[in-house]
Amino acid sequence: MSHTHVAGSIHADVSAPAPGWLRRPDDVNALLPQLWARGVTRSPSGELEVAGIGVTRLAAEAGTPAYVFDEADLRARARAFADAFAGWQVYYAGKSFLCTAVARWVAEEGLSLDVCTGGELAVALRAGVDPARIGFHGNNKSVAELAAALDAGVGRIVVDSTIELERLSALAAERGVRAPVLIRVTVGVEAHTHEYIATAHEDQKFGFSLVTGEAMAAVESCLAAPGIDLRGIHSHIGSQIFETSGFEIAVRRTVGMLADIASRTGRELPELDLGGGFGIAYTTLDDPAPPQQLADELAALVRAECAARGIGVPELSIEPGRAISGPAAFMLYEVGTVKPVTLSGGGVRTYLSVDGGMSDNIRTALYAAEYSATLANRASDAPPVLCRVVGKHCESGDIVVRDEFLPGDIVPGDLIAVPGAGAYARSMASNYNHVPRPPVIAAADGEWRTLVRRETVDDLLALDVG
Ligand SMILES: Cc1ncc(COP(=O)(O)O)c(C=O)c1O
Ligand SMILES: N[C@@H](CCCC[NH3+])C(=O)O
Repeated sequence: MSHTHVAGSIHADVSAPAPGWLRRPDDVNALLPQLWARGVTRSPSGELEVAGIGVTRLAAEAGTPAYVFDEADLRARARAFADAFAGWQVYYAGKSFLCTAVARWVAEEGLSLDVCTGGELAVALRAGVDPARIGFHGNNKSVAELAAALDAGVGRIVVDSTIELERLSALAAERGVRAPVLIRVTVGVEAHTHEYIATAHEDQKFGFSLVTGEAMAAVESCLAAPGIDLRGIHSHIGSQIFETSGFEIAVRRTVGMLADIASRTGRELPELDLGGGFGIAYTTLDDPAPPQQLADELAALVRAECAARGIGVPELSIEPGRAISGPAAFMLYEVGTVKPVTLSGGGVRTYLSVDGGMSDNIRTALYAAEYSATLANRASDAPPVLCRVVGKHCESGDIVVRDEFLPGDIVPGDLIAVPGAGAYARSMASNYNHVPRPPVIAAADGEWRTLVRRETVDDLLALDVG
């Protein structure tokens, strides 16, 4: 498709056709509740606020771009999972976003913590999280990482390969301990999500296949290994999932496996983890289930399956990440340029370039993820036009929000907020094009503070020692 640039103002009536799912909003200033942290509102003057603080002040004091968390919202989401899944262990998946403060918040709200590298483990320990409440994941944990996990006394290690089992058993035996282990199994589910974030189908790197018998062989290796205390099995079918059908199959197959283990060995393994993956709203299309509904459905599935297979209900756990951290933060950007681009197929798409992009949120480029955006520093009564919010990187795929209707009077210096930026944005951020990573700030009760400071060019230069 060839594009030509036209100078001048934006005309609402010449927008390119929007994708079928995107509706032109009746009120372009309205905030859809499921997209935003609960402390985010528009002030009477039309400015976006979080926990009572206007974004203009945040931009002036913290700079842009910035990840802006609503502390009370993140805590409430963590607490809602803890309450709904009472009697289960709820491990917050730190890969979605982890820093010392957030590790503390989720622990204070009653959650355990899932880490998947030595780096995440270090943050958890620095935050003072009880090691017994830490679970350690990863498909290629190094010997040093396994040793660090054992030395810290983590509550469980989720093992992903035979080589890891051998390493872990040897390390534990050297220390005179037995490592508490879950076996990660893949249940053969094609989860309805992007290929790169589905994790239970056959041809991918995670886990032991339950379908081919590799999982049962791993169980037998564990039972024979002197340094391994096999506690149970673990399944994670993928991420950003809305349908329960994938979980149904996962429950049926994992409980079936526990029953098979019991009949082969005479031992009922005490633990079953069903992973994370609960979807959140990024656009008006997404309609996530509340934690209580997830808890009721999963508990009923497990109970029914255990009864059918004649085993007791094991100790259950889950690992939600995105559903806790995702909606709790928005990304705050400043608009640098506004470029209406005339499409040869007809209409104009307005490109709003912001002061960040794929280095602070790779999800749009990596998974074709959809996001929403709003004009944040003011309300506007200009007619909405179809916009694409893009970054400042040297890539045409450097897109933050592929399609959104935004007011047609946006100018450089305006602020744009993108909700759903709490998960897998800062945690997957890079320094592409030597762009320093933005800070993570948190607002609570009319005050804000920095959780993770902004990187500086000096930080980047300091690494360059050649
Ligand atoms: C093993 C495991 N547990 C939990 C999660 C958390 O997933 P989500 O953030 O979608 O809840 C992931 C990431 O997909 C994962 O790989
Ligand atoms: N990083 C992914 C989720 C996969 C996480 C780990 N299994 C995302 O942004 O959606």
